[in-house]
Amino acid sequence: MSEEDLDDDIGLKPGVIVESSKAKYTIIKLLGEGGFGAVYKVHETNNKEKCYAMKVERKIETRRHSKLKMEIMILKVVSAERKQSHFTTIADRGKKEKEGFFFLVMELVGKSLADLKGARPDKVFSPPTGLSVAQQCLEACEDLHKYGFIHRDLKPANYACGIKDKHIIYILDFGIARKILNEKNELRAPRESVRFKGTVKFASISCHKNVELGWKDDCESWFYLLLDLVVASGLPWRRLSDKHEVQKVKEECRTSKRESMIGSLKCKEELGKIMDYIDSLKYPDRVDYHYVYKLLEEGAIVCGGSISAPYDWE
Ligand SMILES: Nc1ncnc2c1ncn2[C@@H]1O[C@H](COP(=O)(O)OP(=O)(O)OP(=O)(O)O)[C@@H](O)[C@H]1O
Repeated sequence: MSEEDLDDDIGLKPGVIVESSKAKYTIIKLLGEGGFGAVYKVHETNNKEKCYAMKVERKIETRRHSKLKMEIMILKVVSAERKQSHFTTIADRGKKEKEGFFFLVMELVGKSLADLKGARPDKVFSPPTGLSVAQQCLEACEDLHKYGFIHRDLKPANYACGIKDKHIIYILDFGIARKILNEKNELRAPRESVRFKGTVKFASISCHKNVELGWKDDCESWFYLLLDLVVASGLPWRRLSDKHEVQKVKEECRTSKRESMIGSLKCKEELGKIMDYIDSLKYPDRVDYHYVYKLLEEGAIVCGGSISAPYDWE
């Protein structure tokens, strides 16, 4: 690989070969670009059948936290807790000192939930698909939480279905995750004030208020994700971008605007219980995920389906 194969944004061109200590990978195409790097589809140079996703991050000496390092740390510790893991496996990793970037080679997954939803005629999933997909999204979150991490950026774009088995949902992008347990497995003391992190549309109210986030805040973002997947009119604050205005509407949705958020759904009672439960939690509280899974299952039945039915895209 020469310097010419890179532009300012680590734009690795198709055909470029990136070499680690154990294998060579050929860039096929760009899958997406983020703030600090990009994700490419690659194949093993010697075997076109072996395709992966390669996440690349530019090395910047002044940056305190490498997003890729956090990603690698999490994917290494979060082993398969279930029959089928919701985490991609790491195939390889390396750094290119001269070109100034780090890379992670991982299992390739399919379309993101945001793309799958966008491809539907009415831009939402049927409630049984939405509730079942959301259950898998929360399972992924539960597994991450077990290891003392919180994700802090849960949204449909950060989950994707599998390639071989399109019924499996994977969680992606741990770039701004945080470990909230210390070495002794005790909860870290909350900081006085915290800078806003994540995505305005899916941020928890505590995040808007610059308060320390805990497990329950991932659950609140997950709840907005669930509504985004199934409510045809979308989240009530979908057209707002100002953080303060979004916070105000999120707060009103707990009182006067509750109907506008979940009222259109047949399973509004079950979802209302989930929201009230999440809202009752405080920073140090652990989450009773099984209480939520049970309500999701009941909600799917109320909507005339089943949590175990095939998905809209299957
Ligand atoms: N393992 C994977 N397989 C296939 N596509 C992937 C994989 N990981 C990430 N992607 C895709 O690459 C794109 C960017 O991924 P990701 O969100 O992880 O990167 P990012 O640089 O942190 O982005 P952002 O800063 O916007 O959150 C997304 O479209 C995502 O769906």
